[in-house]
Amino acid sequence: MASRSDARSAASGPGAGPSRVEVHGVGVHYGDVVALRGVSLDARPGDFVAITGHSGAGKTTLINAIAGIVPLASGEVRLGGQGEGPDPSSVAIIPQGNGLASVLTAYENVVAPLRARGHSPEQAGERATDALVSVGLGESGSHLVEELSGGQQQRAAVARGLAIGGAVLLADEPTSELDHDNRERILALLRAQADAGSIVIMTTHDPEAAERADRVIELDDGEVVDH
Ligand SMILES: Nc1ncnc2c1ncn2[C@@H]1O[C@H](COP(=O)(O)OP(=O)(O)OP(=O)(O)O)[C@@H](O)[C@H]1O
Repeated sequence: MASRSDARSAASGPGAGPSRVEVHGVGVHYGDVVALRGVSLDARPGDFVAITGHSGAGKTTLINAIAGIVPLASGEVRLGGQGEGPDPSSVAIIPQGNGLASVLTAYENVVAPLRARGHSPEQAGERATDALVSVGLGESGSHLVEELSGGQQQRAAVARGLAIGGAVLLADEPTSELDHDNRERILALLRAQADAGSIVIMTTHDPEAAERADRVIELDDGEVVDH
């Protein structure tokens, strides 16, 4: 079995991924609303980090700042010391509200980003099937997303993020719709992804889910709470 240090040095996805996520003094504003102020965090391969905080504290904004999909008012996000901002192909995001195309099947939703990242149809199909089976949707992959329950849709979104196998996996409330057993299943998969060498950053309202991470960063009104 690979040791944690082996996992930390392993490439975890197609292409070279970042070896580190560094967030330095990040501020994000939406007009007059200051969503993040001076937020910093540092994560390395093998890290499973939970971001907690009350509704509106800035959790989703931090995920989106790391993903490079909201402009920064101050500070910087560096992936692997590139200094040029995130390499989109190395970052997978499981967005709040799942982000799936409802008129495609679960399988098609999982395959699409794999094809976009250069996997062959066969590779993409295998990875998608494996990921759907891992989240307990082996039988439901051929169903349209709109035919799935909220919890099944959430698990399909997790499968899509896991299948990418990127160096960084950003998961925004990935267990919010799940029953106990499915929550445990998904948390174990996220843990395994980190142990395989990815950096996994998850937001959650659920203290029990946060406990499963290596490190918890609590936000309050856009700032990291010091404990
Ligand atoms: N597009 C936007 N335009 C204006 N304000 C926004 C926008 N998105 C978020 N905000 C505000 O930014 C702050 C942080 O929001 P964010 O969604 O990051 O919080 P959160 O901690 O993820 O909340 P929740 O747990 O409810 O998802 C809140 O005050 C929110 O109202």
